[in-house]
Amino acid sequence: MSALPTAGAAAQAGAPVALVLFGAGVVGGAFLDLLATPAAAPVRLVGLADSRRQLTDPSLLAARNRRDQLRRAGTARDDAALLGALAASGARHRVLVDATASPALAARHADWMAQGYAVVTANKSLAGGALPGWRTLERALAAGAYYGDAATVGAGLPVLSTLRRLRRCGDALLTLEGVFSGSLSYLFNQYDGSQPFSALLLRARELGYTEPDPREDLSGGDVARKLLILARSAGFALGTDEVRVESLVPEALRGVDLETFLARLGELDAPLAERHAQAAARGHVLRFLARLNQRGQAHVGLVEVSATHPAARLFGTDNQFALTTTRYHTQPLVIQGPGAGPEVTAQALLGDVLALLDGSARVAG
Ligand SMILES: NC(=O)C1=CN([C@@H]2O[C@H](COP(=O)(O)OP(=O)(O)OC[C@H]3O[C@@H](n4cnc5c(N)ncnc54)[C@H](OP(=O)(O)O)[C@@H]3O)[C@@H](O)[C@H]2O)C=CC1
Ligand SMILES: N[C@@H](CC=O)C(=O)O
Repeated sequence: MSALPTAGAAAQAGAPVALVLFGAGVVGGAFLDLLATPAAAPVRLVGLADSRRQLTDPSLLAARNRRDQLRRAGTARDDAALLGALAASGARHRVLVDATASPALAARHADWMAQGYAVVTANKSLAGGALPGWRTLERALAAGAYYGDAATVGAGLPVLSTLRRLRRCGDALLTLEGVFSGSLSYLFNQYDGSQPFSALLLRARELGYTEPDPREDLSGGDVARKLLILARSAGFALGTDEVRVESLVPEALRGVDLETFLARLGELDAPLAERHAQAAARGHVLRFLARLNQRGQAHVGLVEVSATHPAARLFGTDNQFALTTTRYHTQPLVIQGPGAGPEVTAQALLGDVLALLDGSARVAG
């Protein structure tokens, strides 16, 4: 494996953006690949961490095989050293990018912003978790902090940005409905009973569409987090207990460790084959929908829809967000497109990092 520096390494010394990346998995790995492209020339990586190791040595971080370097030469995790590398960078914008699913790390976002760092995240645990966490985020934003969250909903589809733009114009969300999970979309767009559901799930996992633990997808938990992020961003201050969630994970597989769950995946097959057959007998298909009504009631679960329903006409990992607002009330405003996958998610992160250069973002310090 090569430890040669990336082509732009020298030019990056004076880069206006310094960045620490948490998470070197599916999304973090794709983000590292993007950092080696010309689009990321203004960005300098000064720290990289997974759950156990970290790198701050510039020569190792400049290598093409940074993930291997992390595995081989990484030192023990020490957040202070990572923040120290950012502080010492001298860069105008100092950014922490969270490409993990760790609630503990997300709980630190507000603290980082209070210290003047920008935060860019694919991790939904703060904005889509317990309401007090959302409140800390609101306070940080009110104080002028920068929080790049495009990757948290629709893997970067312009959903949150559209919602915020509408609100700024005085529009208000009335109802929201759609398919908010790329992995569940992929699964139910493909599933026709001819092959086991568990085989499709393994494929979705290989393709990088699922959460680190796919039960987060199957349980509706990941969709509920996205629904909460959207609802809260629209002004509905919902608690996690206010979303009714229907889980697809059999009771017996909920408490077991990930390895055991994966070994027993076949237990998903019979119940889903039965649901599929019942729907098909009525000429319907199954879709995992999220819904928020005008009274702020939120529901996430598997629904039978007719073949003419908009959600029945999705492909691949398509997400679909239908927003009915005070001004889009005759027909909803619909945003649709791929809603999972390493490349699009990494691009959403990079887009939020580069947006710091647009001028309106707060400068670190
Ligand atoms: N896949 C997709 O399409 C999308 C994913 N996302 C979000 O992206 C995030 C990452 O997903 P994905 O890349 O698939 O997950 P992976 O499991 O592939 O990677 C997670 C990474 O996070 C690291 N990690 C875990 N805890 C910590 C910690 N405390 N400090 C530093 N690093 C840590 C892991 O390290 P280790 O290996 O040591 O455990 C691993 O490198 C999730 O929040 C997911 O919801 C968002 C939109 C789309
Ligand atoms: N696991 C998620 C990935 C994006 O958030 C999904 O399937 O949508």
